[in-house]
Amino acid sequence: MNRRSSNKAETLRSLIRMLVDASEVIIKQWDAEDQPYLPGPVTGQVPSHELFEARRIVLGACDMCADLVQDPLERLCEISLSFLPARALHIVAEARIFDILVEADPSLGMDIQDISHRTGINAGKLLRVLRCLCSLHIFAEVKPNRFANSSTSQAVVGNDPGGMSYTGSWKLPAILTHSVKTHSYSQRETAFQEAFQSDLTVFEYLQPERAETRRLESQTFSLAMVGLGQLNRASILVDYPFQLLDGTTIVDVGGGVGSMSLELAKKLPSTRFILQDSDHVLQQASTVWSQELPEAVRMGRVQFMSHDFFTAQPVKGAETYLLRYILHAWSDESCVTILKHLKDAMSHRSRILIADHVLHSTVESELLKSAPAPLPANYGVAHMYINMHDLNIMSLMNGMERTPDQWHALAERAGLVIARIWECRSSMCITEMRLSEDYQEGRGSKL
Ligand SMILES: C[S@@+](CC[C@H](N)C(=O)[O-])C[C@H]1O[C@@H](n2cnc3c(N)ncnc32)[C@H](O)[C@@H]1O
Repeated sequence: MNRRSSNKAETLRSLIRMLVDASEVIIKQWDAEDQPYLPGPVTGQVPSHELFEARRIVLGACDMCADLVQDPLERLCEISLSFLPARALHIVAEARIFDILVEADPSLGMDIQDISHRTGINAGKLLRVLRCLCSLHIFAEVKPNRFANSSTSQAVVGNDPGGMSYTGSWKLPAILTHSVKTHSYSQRETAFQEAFQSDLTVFEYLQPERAETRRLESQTFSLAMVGLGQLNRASILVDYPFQLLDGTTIVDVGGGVGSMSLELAKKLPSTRFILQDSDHVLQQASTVWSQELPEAVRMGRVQFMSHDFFTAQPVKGAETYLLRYILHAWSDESCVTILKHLKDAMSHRSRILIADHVLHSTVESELLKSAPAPLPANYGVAHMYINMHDLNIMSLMNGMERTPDQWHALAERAGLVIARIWECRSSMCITEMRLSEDYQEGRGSKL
């Protein structure tokens, strides 16, 4: 269904009305919270349902207005060069300019010569990089040639840079037009291998024993998981009723350093966690847990278990098998294998919780909330982060973010059913799967 009227004026008016209404919801919320006009750094707070909805309407409507009023060729040219702001962001992150600017008085900023001196980047060229980002409100040029952090750049002060996604993606066009590789869903035939001139999958590449120089990247990847987790964790934790799982066992399959389980362990004091991954990841996990939640390690509430999820699941009948950021990395075939091993281990009390993005196209879906018209069903650009993840995971691992229909198809092939897709107030969803025979007979214990 085309949600956009052929009458451009009518569409623009209706978007502006929508913007005014949604903005009032946001302003009311700011007033109630006594918030300053500029949003602060990432707080880990979950927005109210009204605020979350209003935000995505504003984002989607602003961009749709831009599409309506901008010259189409200019818009396409801008999008075709939009890798350059990403590159600029990468450059300033590597040079740690966010951290350098913390030392500046926010109203006076730091002179470009000083920033150049600190980073070794030519002042004239760095000036242009920073100005590109100022136009996107990342940094502020407070006086000519003097820069300060903006509320956006402030949010990443003290963070480490990462770079694999960008490097991998530049070979995606070559892979998609290759007569054979375009049809492959193997993790060994991706843009990543092409760009890194390697036969290794991303996970193999990250194993520290492969090469000393990769140890840093392995740690950066774990940090990225923690960072991504921080971005979404608050909403995942409150938008699924995890409190009802206290006193049970949660198996974190491919749990990495266990950043999601760590948060859950703080919230659910009587729950036992079994963190499964490869040995080298579990070593990092053990260090992280000993620092972050030593009492859980001391009391044996967390167990670190070496396990390959393509083999039989050793923990039988656990209440919950959690997979966060796992299935999106794998082809349908591989996902069915992983899910079947879990299915074989499940009892009628068990559930699989898949914390991943769920892709919503611009067309309506029965299982996901649709945006009010004339916005596209997925709120347009407000959904862009998930589309970006989808292409990123294609570049790196031949993986994919899945639509509700695709999740259903996977569940069915593995002998499971989707009990519910829990939409969280972030870019994440929790897809809950149960044994299909239990569900049909009404035996599956429901939350
Ligand atoms: C994207 S990370 C997600 C980590 C964690 N679930 C999280 O959300 O923080 C994927 C994890 O899967 C693990 N992994 C990859 N292949 C695996 C396998 N065959 N068996 C078990 N873990 C695996 C990786 O080591 C990595 O820690």
